[in-house]
Parts: sequence; C-alpha cells; structure tokens
Amino acid sequence: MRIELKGLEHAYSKTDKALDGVDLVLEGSEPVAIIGQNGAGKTTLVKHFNGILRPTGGSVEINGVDINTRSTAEWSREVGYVFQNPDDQLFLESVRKEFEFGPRQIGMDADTIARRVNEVAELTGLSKKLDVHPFDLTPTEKKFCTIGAVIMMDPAAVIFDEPTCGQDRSGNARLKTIIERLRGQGKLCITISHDMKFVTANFSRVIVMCHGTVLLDGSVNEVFAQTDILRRSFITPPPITRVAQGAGLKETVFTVPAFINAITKERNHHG
Ligand SMILES: Nc1ncnc2c1ncn2[C@@H]1O[C@H](COP(=O)(O)OP(=O)(O)OP(=O)(O)O)[C@@H](O)[C@H]1O
Repeated sequence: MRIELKGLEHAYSKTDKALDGVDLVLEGSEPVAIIGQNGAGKTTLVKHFNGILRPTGGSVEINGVDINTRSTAEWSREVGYVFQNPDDQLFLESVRKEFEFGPRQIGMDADTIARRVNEVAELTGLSKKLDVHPFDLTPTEKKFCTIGAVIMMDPAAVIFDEPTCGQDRSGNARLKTIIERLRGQGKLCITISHDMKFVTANFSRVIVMCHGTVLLDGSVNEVFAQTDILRRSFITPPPITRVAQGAGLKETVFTVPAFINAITKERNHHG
C-alpha cells in the first residue's frame, strides 16, 4: 500500500485552508502516528485517504491511482476508516450484523465472512457479544465494534481516528495487539492520537501537524528529540521522556527501563 500526497490542500471555506500544501508518502506496513494540537488538520488529512474528503488543491494517489477516479465506497475496500465517534459508524441491530455488512457489500463469500467474524470477534474481544445490540455495548466495546467492522473488510490500510479516546488500560493493550496483528499481515495502520504514551509505545514513525502543514516527520526518537518544536505545537511528551530531557540525557527515552539504561550509560561514559 502506498498513499502519496502532493501539495494537498483542503479549504472548507474561501478564507481558511485546513490543509495548506501537504507532501507525504505513507508506504509499507510501518505503523504511522499523526499528532498535533486541536484544529491542526489531522482529521481533515486522513479523510482524504479514502475519499471521504476530496482535495481542493494538489493530489492524493492510492497505489498510483488518483483518489478522484473512484467513489469513497470503492476506496473503502482498500483503505478502512474507523471514525472517532462510534455513533457516526454503527447503525445495525447487532455486532454480528455490523461485522457482516461491509464484507457482504463487497461480495465476500459466506464461508470467508463466517470465518472472519469469529477471528475478528476474538481480536476485538467481542466473541460473547456478537448478538448484542451495539447500543447495549460499553463505550469501549462500541469502539472495538467499529474497529472490527472495518477490519472485517480486510483493507490494505486502516485509519484510526483517536482510538484511545475513552479507553482504559486494557483497551489500550487490545489496540496494541490489533495494530501488531495488522502490521504482521502487511497492512498499513495510520493513527491519529493525542495520547503520547500510546504513540511512543506503538509507532515507529510520527508525523506532527500544525496549522494545516506537516511540521515534523520522522522516527519516534527523532521527533520527540525536537523539544522546542514540540513545545511550540503544544505537544507534551510522556512524563518519563520529559524527566530524561530535563536531566539533560542525550538519548530520547520513552520507558523507565530505557531511562535507567541511558542514565547508567552516560554515568559510565563520564566516570
Ligand atoms: N466540517 C468542517 N467545516 C468547516 N471547518 C472545519 C470542518 N472540519 C474541520 N474544520 C476546520 O478545519 C481545521 C482543521 O480541523 P481538523 O478537525 O482536521 O483538525 P484536527 O487536527 O483533527 O483537530 P482535533 O484534534 O481537534 O480533532 C480546524 O480549523 C477546523 O475548525
């Protein structure tokens, strides 16, 4: 899967550009996190990856094909989009029906659908909830229902818009498992998140957006080493990263063991 943006612009009105010339290539199966303050343009950006929004300037190509040549329904087979708010996505009377709906629309055969329902229900923790109405699910389960419904379509790329919103620790752990599973299957996961602990624990590439443009794009270590730029974009690194930076450590760390390791190394070096 390759998503290529060239000079992408999006204006909701004549006066304001929500995206102001974005050049990006997202490729392969390395999970990508998109971060940035509220209103930076993250959701507007990812809604261009399967045609929910269309460029008002520049271009979007999916595997070399211009986004404007196909409908959003057609692109959804290749790029799945998990909405931030489950109520924007769920509309059927049971989890099973939500899971079966998309695959039926694209003509997946009944045996494959039945097999995938069981697999995806297990992955999303909903095996015992298949016949429950989505309204009767907890907010966390609802979120996993929307994720499951998208994964059921077997798209080559999956976009998660704020998946950690309202999740507890076990929800975050399940999300981690899902992202790892999709990566193992060669799928590209693109995730918008405000949760920097989640970002640093799960993503190797991080894109920082600010005022409709890409401010930083690099490995998680490169990006979180840019303390001044992050501060100006109102991004707060995880606590342990800030402690290490405050202590003057050269290495960017995201966990306590990595912090201890780095401090020991620097002490030995100086001692
Ligand atoms: N449907 C819309 N109509 C008009 N303006 C919009 C619309 N959606 C977003 N905007 C504006 O476009 C800009 C970018 O918004 P967007 O939602 O893409 O940012 P974001 O980085 O995803 O923010 P958040 O983290 O709050 O979700 C903002 O100024 C926002 O007010």
